[in-house]
Amino acid sequence: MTQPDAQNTDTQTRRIHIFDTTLRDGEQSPGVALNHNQKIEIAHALARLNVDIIEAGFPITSDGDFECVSRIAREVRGPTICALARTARADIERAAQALEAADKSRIHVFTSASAVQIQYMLRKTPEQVIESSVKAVQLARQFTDDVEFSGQDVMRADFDFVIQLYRAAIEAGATVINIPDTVGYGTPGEYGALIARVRDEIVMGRAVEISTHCHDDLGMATANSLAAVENGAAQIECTLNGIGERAGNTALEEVVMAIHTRRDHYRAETGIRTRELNRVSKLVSRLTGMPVPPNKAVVGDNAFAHESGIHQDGVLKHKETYEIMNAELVGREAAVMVMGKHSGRAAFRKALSDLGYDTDGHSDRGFNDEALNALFVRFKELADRKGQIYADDLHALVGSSVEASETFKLERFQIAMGTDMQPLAYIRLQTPDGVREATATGDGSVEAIFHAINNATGIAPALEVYRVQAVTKGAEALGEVSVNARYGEMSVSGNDVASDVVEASARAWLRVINHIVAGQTKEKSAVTAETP
Ligand SMILES: CC(=O)SCCNC(=O)CCNC(=O)[C@H](O)C(C)(C)COP(=O)(O)OP(=O)(O)OC[C@H]1O[C@@H](n2cnc3c(N)ncnc32)[C@H](O)[C@@H]1OP(=O)(O)O
Ligand SMILES: CC(C)C(=O)C(=O)O
Repeated sequence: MTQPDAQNTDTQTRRIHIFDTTLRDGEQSPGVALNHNQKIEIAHALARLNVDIIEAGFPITSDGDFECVSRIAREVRGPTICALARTARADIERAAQALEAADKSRIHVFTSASAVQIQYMLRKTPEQVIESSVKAVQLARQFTDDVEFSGQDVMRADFDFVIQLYRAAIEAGATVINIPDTVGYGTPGEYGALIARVRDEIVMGRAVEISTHCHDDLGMATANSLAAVENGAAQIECTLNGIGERAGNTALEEVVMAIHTRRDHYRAETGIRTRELNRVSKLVSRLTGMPVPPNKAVVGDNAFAHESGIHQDGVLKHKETYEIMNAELVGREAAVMVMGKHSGRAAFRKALSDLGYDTDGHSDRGFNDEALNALFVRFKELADRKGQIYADDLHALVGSSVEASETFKLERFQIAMGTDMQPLAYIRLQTPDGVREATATGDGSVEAIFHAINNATGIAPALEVYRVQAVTKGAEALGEVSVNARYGEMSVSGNDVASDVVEASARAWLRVINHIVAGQTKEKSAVTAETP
């Protein structure tokens, strides 16, 4: 049998059951409606993830839901298959019918525990709620030995009534008692204390499992579920990516990795094959159309990414400086370095080296410290304007840095243009003999800047080919400009990249001019050398 990836071998640990309700409460996310094939695909993925229970649906809802639960019960092996039912006879009978083909089945009967729901929604008295719950659990037990009972909205209920209700459910035959904080109202302290009270006053060592079911309305679902574990809960109800009604349910990946990462604290384990987490998360996100926020714990794109120089330097030296769990353990790529304006030299050097560049200056075309520093300055300028820097950006940056000596260096430029004026360009260049400035007009902004450069350098090549293309993706993409020009007998080309095409054009044109100057210097020295 395949072992869970994050299994704990400590004999003192308790086994926490993972009850996945992605297909039932998760599908109650506004805007989400999964078809049968999608549900079956998710159910198989949940079985591979090794969840203990799959809540496959609420069969009374529709013939479609009934058929889907039946199919999952027929096809999916491994986890217990569970179906939801109100306390109504028809719901329970329909759930039982849908589960007929399952290897292991559970009926989950629910009622309401809070006064506000009992009075206004069910329009019953508390006594009637207890009575219908007892009958419902007894009926469900006629179909299966595994019956779960829930009283919605316990955290806004009278706790004495909660105890009374659950005691009656256990006496009627409930084997799992689920304590739902349906509207995400409880705090970890309060919820943990209620679970402890249920454990001490009514479970009292009986073979009845306490379960937690939390919603994230105040962002406390994971904390509340874990508080329940600390106080005796042995089952956590949760969904992949935390999807579900309103703000969602407890996120499966969060509780599983919290229990594993802090096993010193919880002294517990789950059976989840954690290496499947990322894959299943992506599947659920794709099929439900609910994107995972980049900063989402465990499965978000940024969960194992480092952007700031100090963190990157730390992680490169020793991963644990900024990582509390292994990315590989949840099926992710190890420590991703995101290159941007907060990155430092250590990460920049590593990124170039990962792309195959010699950053130790061993080869002819390698970067020594000085060259690397110069490139790093350009990288920072680019990152300031562009934000994130991708591999293609780095290639382009390196490509544009491989250059002959620069006689003219761009210091700054400005363009004034509008619908009713001819573009006017101003350029300021650095040269070994000092600064040169010039202005010029042109038919377009690029032509104006070329003319200004010509005026400043005193060299005016004839443009033959001008090409521009996006190197990377997005509105901030780098543009690569290539120019071919003729100067007397010389045919010269130049190219450059920048997130602004006018700047890339100016830099490419300056390369052309620097090549021309370098060529003239070579010719002159050749003439001088030949002169006796
Ligand atoms: C916290 C949760 O997530 S609970 C699960 C919520 N999920 C869903 O509701 C999704 C599926 N639901 C549905 O398809 C429909 O609501 C159905 C098929 C269940 C019921 O549809 P309808 O018969 O049209 O009733 P409707 O949805 O308008 O109202 C719900 C009824 O269930 C009753 N009810 C609610 N909870 C329970 C309960 N636990 N036990 C018994 N009856 C209940 C309500 O009092 C109301 O009864 P009423 O019509 O006599 O006033
Ligand atoms: C059916 C119950 C457990 C539920 O979904 C809730 O209370 O949120």
